[in-house]
Amino acid sequence: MLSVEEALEKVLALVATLGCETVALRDARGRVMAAPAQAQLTQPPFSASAMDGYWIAAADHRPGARLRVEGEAAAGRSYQGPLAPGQAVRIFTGAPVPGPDGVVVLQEHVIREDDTITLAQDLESHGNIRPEGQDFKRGDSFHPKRPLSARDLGLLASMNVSELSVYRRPEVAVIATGDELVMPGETPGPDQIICSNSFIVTALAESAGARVRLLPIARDDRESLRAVFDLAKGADLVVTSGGASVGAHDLVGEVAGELGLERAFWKIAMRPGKPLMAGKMGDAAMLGLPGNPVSATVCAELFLRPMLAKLQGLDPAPRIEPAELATDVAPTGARTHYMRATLSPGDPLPRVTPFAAQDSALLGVLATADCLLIRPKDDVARRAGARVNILRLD
Ligand SMILES: Nc1nc2c(c(=O)[nH]1)N[C@H]1C(S)=C(S)[C@@H](COP(=O)(O)OP(=O)(O)OC[C@H]3O[C@@H](n4cnc5c(N)ncnc54)[C@H](O)[C@@H]3O)O[C@H]1N2
Ligand code: MOO
Repeated sequence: MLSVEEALEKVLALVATLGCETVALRDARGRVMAAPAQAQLTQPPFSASAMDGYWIAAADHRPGARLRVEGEAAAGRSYQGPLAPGQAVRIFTGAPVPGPDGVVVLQEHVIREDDTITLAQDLESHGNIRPEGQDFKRGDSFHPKRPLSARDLGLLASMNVSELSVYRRPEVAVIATGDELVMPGETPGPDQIICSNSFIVTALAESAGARVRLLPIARDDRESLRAVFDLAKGADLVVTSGGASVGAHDLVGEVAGELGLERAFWKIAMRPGKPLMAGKMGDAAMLGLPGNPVSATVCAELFLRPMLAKLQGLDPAPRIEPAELATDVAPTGARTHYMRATLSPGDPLPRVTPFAAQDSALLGVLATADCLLIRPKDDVARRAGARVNILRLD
């Protein structure tokens, strides 16, 4: 059976980075920039006061000095007049300073009487001035290789960048399959359960930047599967869940094949997630997740997330981190085991404790887990304290 690493290589080969589009800054959160942005101005564009107080020439900055207040500078309104030695300007935070070689003395550090100020005996060494260009200069370039954060948008706004070239958002069609499934809010029949996988996959894909087409549940028959696959047309990626195994009602692979699926693989050496299927259906990539909710989730974390990253021009490598085992663990079998686990603080590494219950239907355990503990296939028993790898869950 294919290893997880080989399978990841194959699913990534099914997708190519999407084209670009221009979006307004207001709509750019979470998008990935396709080209660097250049600062349209220098920031601050002028040397500005960092405090409310009095601007004075550096030569007048002496304990007990007495100066005459000539005028005022506020944010958006600079002081225009000439200034002679011994003269001060009332200044507020953000205002352009009236000249070079000056300092701003905090208003708390002067005594003011009419138009005269007297400086305190203990003077700060700090000039309280933000020099022109301290933050960035016109023409400086900014190109974070990550989904844009609130802070990135703040920087781009202050660079006066109002539109950005970003990668197109991947369009993902999500299909749950199974006669036993009904949607949340419906009343299940005696043999039915509620569909959870579509909500896991949709949320995960949207959080990874995709636009999701949540399609109706396909029943375990050819006509229904064909009809729902038809609704997926035009998507960049079609993600099914269920019907991937070897049972008489597991028809996803068969029907997808009839509809032109060129299968890249089916079944991998992974626990949970063995029956994972992937391939190409026309221009779209297809990822057939197993039906067990934990299997679907683990496969989505390990394969769907990297595919969405590559589609948006991001590094697709899963963020695997080291940790230390908090308990002894048993040997593994022929599949890499992604155990649901919790993390606790540790020094230098966080400590990881797998749950005793690892059945791939347990959504309660999955929701409480912080991470997946990655146990290599055919691994020996490990003692508490051993160094292991983990993949954090959101
Ligand atoms: N004889 C064998 N049986 C099974 C094997 C095998 O190798 N030989 N593999 C097992 C493994 S491992 C997995 S994983 C499952 C996966 O099977 P399918 O992908 O065909 O999934 P289903 O049979 O359709 O469903 C499995 C399970 O999950 C529930 N399910 C399905 N869809 C949803 C959904 N959208 N939301 C919530 N729950 C869902 C479904 O009701 C079943 O209980 O096969 C094993 N069998
Ligand atoms: O591989 Mo299945 O995904 O064990 O539950």
